[in-house]
Amino acid sequence: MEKSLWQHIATVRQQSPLVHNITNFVVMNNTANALLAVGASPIMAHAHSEVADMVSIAHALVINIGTLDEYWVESMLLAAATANKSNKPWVLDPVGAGATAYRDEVLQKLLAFNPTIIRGNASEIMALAKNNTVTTKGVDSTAASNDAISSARLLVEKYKAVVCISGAVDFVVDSKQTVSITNGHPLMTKVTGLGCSATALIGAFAGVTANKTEAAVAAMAVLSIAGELAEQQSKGPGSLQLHLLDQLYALTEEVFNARLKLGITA
Ligand SMILES: Nc1ncnc2c1ncn2[C@@H]1O[C@H](COP(=O)(O)OP(=O)(O)OP(=O)(O)O)[C@@H](O)[C@H]1O
Ligand SMILES: Cc1ncsc1CCO
Ligand SMILES: [Mg+2]
Repeated sequence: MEKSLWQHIATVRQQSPLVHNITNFVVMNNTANALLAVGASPIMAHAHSEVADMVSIAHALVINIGTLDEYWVESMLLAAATANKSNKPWVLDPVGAGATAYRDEVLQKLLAFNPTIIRGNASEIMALAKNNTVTTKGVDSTAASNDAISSARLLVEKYKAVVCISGAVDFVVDSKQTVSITNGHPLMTKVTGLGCSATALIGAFAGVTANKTEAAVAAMAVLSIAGELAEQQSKGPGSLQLHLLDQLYALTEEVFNARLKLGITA
């Protein structure tokens, strides 16, 4: 796997996949910029009259429930149904899962359309798997990512999806293996929506890569490595956000492979 990750990054830059996002108001701008910086082509669209058409021309769909409301939820269900019917890869970001009954109800409806990949922080993945030992605090995790591995395995089994848990260590779980990526920097949690950017990047990689586990690993690795490099140039969250886009754009194969801290267990 380690050898093919840079190839996926090169493919995204070369093919510039169209990534259709139905995402939240907070992160629309930074996720579009993150997608552009890795070489993908973002489009944000949620009108009921166009979502099905948009899904059919996109290489991948990303659904993020961060600032959900009744109109947008219908858009998400229409888009997910279209992706499911046409075998288009789609990625679910269950922002704030477990925080409110409405979020959980909407997530159950979305899960029925079998997301290809699910990416959340530990609290969100545990809530999605109905692990009631976790307390949730809005959009930030109250648990460590390794606490959510058994929950991720349950979701993999139940929905036949690849599941990614982000945090100090990122984990990508499928039916055969658990891959860990130990890159990134804690300052990344002080910029809103870097998890949402991770999910959007997973969409870009899933749009050009048949192996969806590798797509998720490549996306988490590129974001985390760009994040740790950006931190070295930053005085705080404001400049981190700025430098992160530059690092995503300028990352080279040599630096990527030298920094990558990957672990694979059966
Ligand atoms: N303590 C940490 N050390 C290193 N990297 C981290 C740490 N916490 C988060 N990251 C990195 O930050 C990125 C975003 O993950 P995070 O788990 O913070 O997402 P999130 O909680 O869903 O965020 P948001 O909801 O704001 O989008 C990931 O690439 C992850 O590797
Ligand atoms: C802060 C916030 N609130 C809803 S979505 C979002 C962005 C990070 O998930
Ligand atoms: Mg999140």
